[in-house]
Amino acid sequence: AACSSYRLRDALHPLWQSELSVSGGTRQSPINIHWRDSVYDPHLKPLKIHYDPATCLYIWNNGYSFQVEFDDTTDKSVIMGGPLENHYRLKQFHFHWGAINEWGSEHMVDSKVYPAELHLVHWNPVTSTSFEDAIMENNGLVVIGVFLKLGAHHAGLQKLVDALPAVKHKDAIVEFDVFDPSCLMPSCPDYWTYDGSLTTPPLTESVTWIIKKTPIEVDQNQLEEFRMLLFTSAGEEEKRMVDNFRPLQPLMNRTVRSSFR
Ligand SMILES: CNS(=O)(=O)c1c(F)c(F)c(SCCN)c(F)c1F
Ligand SMILES: [Zn+2]
Repeated sequence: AACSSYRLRDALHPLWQSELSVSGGTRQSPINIHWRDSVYDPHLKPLKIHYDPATCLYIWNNGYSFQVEFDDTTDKSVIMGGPLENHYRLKQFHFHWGAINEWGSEHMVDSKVYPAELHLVHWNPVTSTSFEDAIMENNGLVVIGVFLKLGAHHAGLQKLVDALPAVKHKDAIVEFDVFDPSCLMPSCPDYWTYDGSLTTPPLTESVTWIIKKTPIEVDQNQLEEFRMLLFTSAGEEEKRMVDNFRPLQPLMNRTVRSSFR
């Protein structure tokens, strides 16, 4: 109950005050995935991921999360297979997290909340000419969601965590080269997939979601480093960057498919 009331309180967060629900939205994200309502689809292929670490460009604080941007001018870092009809280019990844370990993820599984959620954002270069266009296209984007749970130290994540003090304030940016985000993927291939939206403005209904079933483990210090970031710019009164997740949205007329029995 605390969690749901918290999520309601969270919905009044300035970022979404006016965005509580997109008028007429029929496929909004995030959602609570009811495991036993998901439908196994034997036609779903294994997800194929080919990221080139050399396409990693920089990390920046966009005032809402920290984001790692990639060179998306070629097909060097792409995903394909899974529910996808063609390949999609990696554009950026970012995270959503809570002030404490009891909440932070955007999606839930049978109402279980994780302390954080990783989003790897990809766009369709076959149907769109740019990422900005793809955001407005039906199924222009694919976002892979990976849950983070409290546990062992994540060595791959630490390189990212060590760079966070350099992007403490909104609009800070730091070069970040040679990082392979596939080190943030769980080894288990199982996922759910459903049609949804961005969870930040413009909240467009252009996302094919692929939510990995198995979380990755990170340790307390690594989560605390996320919570040391600021929503605010240098010189402004400091507001810690925490609870940057959107409240749950209604499933409406959607089915969540699973790649596993
Ligand atoms: C999937 N997570 S998200 O929060 O909805 C999200 C962002 F946070 C983003 F920053 C971008 S980049 C373009 C818009 N600002 C995005 F495409 C996106 F989908
Ligand atoms: Zn996100």
